[in-house]
Amino acid sequence: MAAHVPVRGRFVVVGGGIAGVTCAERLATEFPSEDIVLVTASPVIKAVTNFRQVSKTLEEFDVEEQPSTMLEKRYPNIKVIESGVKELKSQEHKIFTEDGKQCIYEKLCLCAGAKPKLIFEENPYVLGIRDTDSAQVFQNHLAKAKRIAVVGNGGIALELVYEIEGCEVIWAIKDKAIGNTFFDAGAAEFLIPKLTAEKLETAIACKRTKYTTDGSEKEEGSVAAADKLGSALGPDWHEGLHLKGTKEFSHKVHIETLCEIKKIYLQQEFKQLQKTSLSFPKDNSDNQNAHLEEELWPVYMELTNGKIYGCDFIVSATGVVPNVKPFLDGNNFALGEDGGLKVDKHMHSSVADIYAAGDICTASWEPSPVWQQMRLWTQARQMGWYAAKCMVADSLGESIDMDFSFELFAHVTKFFNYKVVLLGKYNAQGLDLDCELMLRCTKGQEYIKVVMQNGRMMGAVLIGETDLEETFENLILNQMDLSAYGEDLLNPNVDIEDYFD
Ligand SMILES: Cc1cc2nc3c(=O)[nH]c(=O)nc-3n(C[C@H](O)[C@H](O)[C@H](O)COP(=O)(O)OP(=O)(O)OC[C@H]3O[C@@H](n4cnc5c(N)ncnc54)[C@H](O)[C@@H]3O)c2cc1C
Ligand SMILES: NC(=O)C1=CN([C@@H]2O[C@H](COP(=O)(O)OP(=O)(O)OC[C@H]3O[C@@H](n4cnc5c(N)ncnc54)[C@H](O)[C@@H]3O)[C@@H](O)[C@H]2O)C=CC1
Repeated sequence: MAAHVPVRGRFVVVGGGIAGVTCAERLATEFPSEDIVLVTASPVIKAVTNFRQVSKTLEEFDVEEQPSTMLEKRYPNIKVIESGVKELKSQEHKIFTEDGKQCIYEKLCLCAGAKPKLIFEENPYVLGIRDTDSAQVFQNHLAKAKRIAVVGNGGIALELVYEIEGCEVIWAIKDKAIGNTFFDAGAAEFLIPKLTAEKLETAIACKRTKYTTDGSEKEEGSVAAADKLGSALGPDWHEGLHLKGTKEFSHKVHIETLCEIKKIYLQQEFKQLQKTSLSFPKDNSDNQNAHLEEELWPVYMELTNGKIYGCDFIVSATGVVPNVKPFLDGNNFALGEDGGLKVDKHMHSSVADIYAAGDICTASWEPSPVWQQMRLWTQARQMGWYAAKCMVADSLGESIDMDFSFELFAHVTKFFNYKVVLLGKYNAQGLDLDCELMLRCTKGQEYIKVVMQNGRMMGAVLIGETDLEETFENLILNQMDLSAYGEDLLNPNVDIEDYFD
């Protein structure tokens, strides 16, 4: 009988990822005498540890997977219910879990994250990577593989192609250059040598060029995805994994640009249709080096450029879809184009008393001119934190200002073993074509790009140990007119910090 007695919580949070846990922790601190209920589908929660505020908006932290009991120990007023939510009745302020529990809330924050948007759903040879389990499955398959295909050109693909050893990788991308969600073609060129076997890099003199952006396309795939419910992995997720195939070489990556997967054949079908496939090209720059291949593979991908390659399996690193499904039925949520729950500047969804944060939500307020949403763990933490603040303020009838972290997009990460800092409209996203890019590049060492508009700095990409992040962060935030400095802005012989600090 006890199982049918509804649990009551003034504040209920759904999701044990970074957004949900941060939100619950903040609520628990604000209301030490209230029970905060955290309902999560996974047996472990994600805790943010070693938080460091690197500059005004840049932050770094580690992410630890912990049993939910540790969270309850740290915050005795957090009560974790380990079960997936299967239904929400917003009129009744009630959620229902897979294991038959009910929970009544005053204010609810949905932080159920997202899942991989796989290109071909339900094909056993197409894998997505999201949580610890899927990463483990991937590692097990890789350990037996001689060749894999990676599809997609964002964060996961970039990390994978660099980390995988002892296995041929055919990397199929829709774009002209690698890493389209983070870089332009110039940065891609800077990074490419890291993918080749020889890692000899000679520093060359600094070059600076000026050119105008041609604007970048952003296409969206259409397919929905699998039914995984674990939390997303955090940075350095691959460090504990042994990402090695069966062979003894390090990197062997062949990139097929400007193409998508048209069709996938399993071995039997491939043979029946008497199709032919290509061998692994010897030289990336010369596609003519691929020859017809005799060897049979478990799966084949036919690309839109007509080429067919066989491989052991395909990784679909093609973005994510927000986990909104269990919450939609009977509730009038406004959804963003990317399928997320639309939230206003107080992280409030379109349904009364329901907030959302992290990968599940679509930021629908008028953003600062130098901020955009990206589904990143930094934003999941900031949103979870801010959503809790908003829930508290609403509950107490107080007003609240937008959190400072949404003033400027700031992300620090690592690609191909380089430190990468992205600030503001780092790829000139949404800016008019009159914006101007300034570039400084020392091969193998650093790549600096700033995006300027009307003499103001709007964004920057900093690859390598440039030490410029704080100065540029300030310049973007204060929107100072920098026209007078012209190209000195990136002159390596001019200490620009002296100008501005
Ligand atoms: C491989 C990989 C590498 C990444 N690397 C980086 C990186 O280097 N830097 C970076 O900034 N970002 C990175 N990200 C992105 C980042 O991990 C996510 O943006 C972030 O973790 C999202 O947090 P979240 O709390 O919104 O969602 P999630 O972490 O997805 O958590 C969602 C939670 O909700 C629970 N849940 C789901 N459905 C239900 C339900 N119906 N009922 C109850 N609970 C439910 C899940 O069990 C989970 O606990 C990476 C992502 C991946 C997949
Ligand atoms: N270091 C970091 O900051 C990292 C961040 N992440 C985050 O984790 C999440 C998941 O990562 P990704 O899956 O890499 O997503 P992503 O959004 O970064 O990239 C998706 C890529 O897939 C491409 N794509 C979409 N549909 C396609 C299709 N049908 N065919 C071919 N290509 C297609 C897109 O053009 C894009 O290049 C993202 O939110 C990402 O930002 C992941 C890894 C590292």
